Amino acid sequence: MDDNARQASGPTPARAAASGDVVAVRDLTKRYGRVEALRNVSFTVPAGAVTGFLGANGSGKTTTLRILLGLVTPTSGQALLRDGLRRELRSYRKLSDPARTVGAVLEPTAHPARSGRDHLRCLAVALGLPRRARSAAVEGALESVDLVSAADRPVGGYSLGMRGRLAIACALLGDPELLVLDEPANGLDPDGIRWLRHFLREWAASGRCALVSSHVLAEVAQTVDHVVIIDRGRVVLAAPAGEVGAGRVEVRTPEADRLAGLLPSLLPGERVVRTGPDSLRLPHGTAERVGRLCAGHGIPLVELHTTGPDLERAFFELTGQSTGEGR
Ligand SMILES: Nc1ncnc2c1ncn2[C@@H]1O[C@H](COP(=O)(O)OP(=O)(O)OP(=O)(O)O)[C@@H](O)[C@H]1O
Repeated sequence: MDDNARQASGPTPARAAASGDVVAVRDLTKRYGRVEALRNVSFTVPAGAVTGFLGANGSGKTTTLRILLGLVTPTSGQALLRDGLRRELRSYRKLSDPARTVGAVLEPTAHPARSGRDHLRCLAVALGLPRRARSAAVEGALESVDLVSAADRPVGGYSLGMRGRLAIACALLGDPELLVLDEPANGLDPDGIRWLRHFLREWAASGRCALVSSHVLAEVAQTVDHVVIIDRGRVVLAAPAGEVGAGRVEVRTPEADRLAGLLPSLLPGERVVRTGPDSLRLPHGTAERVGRLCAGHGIPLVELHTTGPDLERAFFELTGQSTGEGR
C-alpha cells in the first residue's frame, strides 16, 4: 500500500491528553520452576506517550505483559492498570471495563477463511460491546489501521503486515486508553515498520498511550517517548528516551596521560573516563574546549569526535548484546 495513503488515516484524535501513570508494575517476580523469568521488576507507563519495553529474546517481556493482562499469575508483586472508568490503579481482573482500559496484541490469530471485517465483528460480540456500537467500532478500527479496502477478503490471503494491522484493529475495538503490543514489528517489511511508527505517534498524539515490546531496538527507537529496558528478568533502565545514552566526546591521543592530567584543572567539573591507553571520554559539549586545550599544550590529536544521544548504544551496553544481535 502507498505509504502516504496509509499515513492519511490513523487513530481518531478523540481524547484530551490524560496525565499520570496508566500502568504501574511493582516488584514483579515470576518463577517457572527453577527458571526465574522476572525478578523485582518495577516500572511505570506514563499517559499520552509511547513506552518501549525493550530487551533481548527471553529477557522477560512477554511474561511481564501476560501478567499485566491477567493471563499469568506472578509469584509475587503486582501489575496494575488505570481503570478506564474509575481512574484508579487495579489489577486486570478487577477492572470495571477491561476492553475500554486496555487493548492488547500478544499472539495475533484469526481464522484464515474469515474476512478481516467478520473477524472484528465476532470479536466485538465476544468483548461484549453494545449491539448498537459494534458496527461503528469495527469500521473505526478498520479505518485506523488502513484495512478498509481489504476488509472483506479472507485473512488467509493477507500479508504479514496486513495481519499485524488486523491484530491492532482487534486491540482498538474497545476504544482503549492503553495499547499493549508484544513485538508488533516482528516480520514487518520497512514499509510496515514505517506505518507502525506513524500509527503509534498518532496514537500518542491523540492523548492515549502504548506499551510496545521489542527485541530489535532500531524498530522502535524513533518512536518511543519512554524506555524500559529489561535484561535477564531485571529492569536495567527506565527513563525518558531523550535522557538515555546521552551524547559524549571521544578523544584519542598518544599523550592521553598528559591530557588526563591537565583536564581536571582546565575543564573543572567535567567527568573524564579513561577508555583505553590512548583514549578518553568526556561529556557532550566539551569537544571545542578539548581541541583548544590540546592545541595550546601541543598535544597531538588522533581523533576528536562527538556522538549524539544514542539509545541504541545504551541498549547494547545495558543488555550486554553486540550490535549485530537480534537483527
Ligand atoms: N511457561 C513457561 N514455562 C517455563 N519457562 C518459561 C515460560 N514462559 C517463559 N519462560 C521463560 O521465562 C524467560 C522469559 O521469557 P519471555 O517469553 O517472557 O521473554 P521475552 O523477553 O518475551 O522473549 P521473546 O522476545 O523471545 O519473546 C525465558 O527464560 C523463558 O524461557
